[in-house]
Amino acid sequence: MHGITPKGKQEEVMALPAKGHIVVLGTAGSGKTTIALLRSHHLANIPENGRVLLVTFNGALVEYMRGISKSRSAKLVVENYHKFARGYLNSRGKMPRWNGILSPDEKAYYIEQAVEELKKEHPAESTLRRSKEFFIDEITFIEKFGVADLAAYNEAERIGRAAANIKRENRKWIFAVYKKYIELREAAGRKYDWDDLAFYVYNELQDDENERRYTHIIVDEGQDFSPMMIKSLVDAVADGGSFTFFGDVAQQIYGSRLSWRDSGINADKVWRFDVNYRNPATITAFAKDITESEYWRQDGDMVEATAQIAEGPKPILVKFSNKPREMAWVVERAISTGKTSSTVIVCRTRADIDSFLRVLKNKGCDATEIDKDTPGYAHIKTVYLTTFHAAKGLEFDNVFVPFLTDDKLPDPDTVANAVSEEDAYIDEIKLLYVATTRSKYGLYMTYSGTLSPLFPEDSDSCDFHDEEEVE
Ligand SMILES: Nc1ncnc2c1ncn2[C@@H]1O[C@H](COP(=O)(O)OP(=O)(O)OP(=O)(O)O)[C@@H](O)[C@H]1O
Repeated sequence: MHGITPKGKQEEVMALPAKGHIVVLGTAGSGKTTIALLRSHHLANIPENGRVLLVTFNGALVEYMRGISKSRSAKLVVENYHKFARGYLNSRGKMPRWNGILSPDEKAYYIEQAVEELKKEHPAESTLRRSKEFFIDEITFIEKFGVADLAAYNEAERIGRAAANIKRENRKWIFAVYKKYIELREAAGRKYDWDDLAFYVYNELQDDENERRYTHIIVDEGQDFSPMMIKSLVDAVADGGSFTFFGDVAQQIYGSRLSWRDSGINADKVWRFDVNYRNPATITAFAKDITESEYWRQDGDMVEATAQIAEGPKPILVKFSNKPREMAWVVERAISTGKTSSTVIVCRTRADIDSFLRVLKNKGCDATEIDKDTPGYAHIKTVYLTTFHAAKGLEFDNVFVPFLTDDKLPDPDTVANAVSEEDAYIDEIKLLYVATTRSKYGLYMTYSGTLSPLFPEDSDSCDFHDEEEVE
């Protein structure tokens, strides 16, 4: 973080009084994480200020933030939402010691059981014959939105939902499944799942008369927080304190598609960071082509870059005749750029990461897998491996995105588990956007087989090559 001087709107946000609610939307690489960190340190260093919480979505980004912060402050806590939620519920004696939170598979199991029980009671009801995915998706919506009762559910607008056009008169059945699910899991001694933890945090805060722990709460990557997560954080701020939200709707990759605007944030003005300090103009142009795909869902909150600082080559897409050749090229190139720069290979699945790890090892390269225990990595010259999801918020000099084929992107499991194919495509194309905008210099994409439908194949901002042209 040394040597960064906030500029333009960044400087204006740094200077805002720490009171009330502040919203900053920004394009990729516009300094959201940087300003979130600088402002957190600034607030924590003011002697009369109370504690500051900087909260983000995934553990990898928490470690990254800790890595790039050169200073420490006893008054600043950096953690992800789930750690905050578990810690808070624990402090209130509401977190069981063991197995408090259902895994997604366990949640699916109890929802299926709930549907089966209701079917026995109401065998003629057709709504109960809808798919398991449908119920999981809808119950997750109820949880993330914090829908308290059937009346509120009937009122709740469904945002960005293509397939779940549920008639109002049938919503009572879905709500009944939700209620039954809660009943079954409670009977099994289980209190929460990952999607409704925030709902319980929020409810607990309503009854909590103790002084709030944090005076200032700052959220980075806020686009992936559910409305209930934001609501609970807004409520967790001490009287007279501040809540600041940083986000980029173009990078919303956890499938919630719910807006921060439904989260109880009350800001007079929305700040828009539109200078991209990370990506060269060549990459920004390519990323823009991704957003013009038929699968991209436009959103008025998206901020487009109006200026870039960095320079770099045009991205390339290379077609190979088979996968071993593709992997050999990616590995050789990544090892080569990894000697002088930070280099990452971004994969859709962990299985693909493992395949690359093996090939890299055979070539004598001990690549580092990025997870929540890998701090400050992006500044080290070496080869990293990560998933699309864990790459969010990070940056590297060179980014390789292999396996851009129709059987890998969109991920078939994600498509199979989605309510509709369209929903899955809308989420998966954002992964491509996130991965490509991680690069400070080079972007190398490859495939063998049929190109992914999510790739903007008419893009003028990418050079297309066959394998013999790059060997
Ligand atoms: N004022 C500035 N001067 C110089 N460099 C800056 C400035 N602001 C940000 N940067 C640099 O730009 C890069 C991107 O910043 P940062 O990661 O904070 O962006 P972001 O908006 O959080 O991006 P994303 O949402 O894509 O993860 C970093 O390398 C950061 O150091």
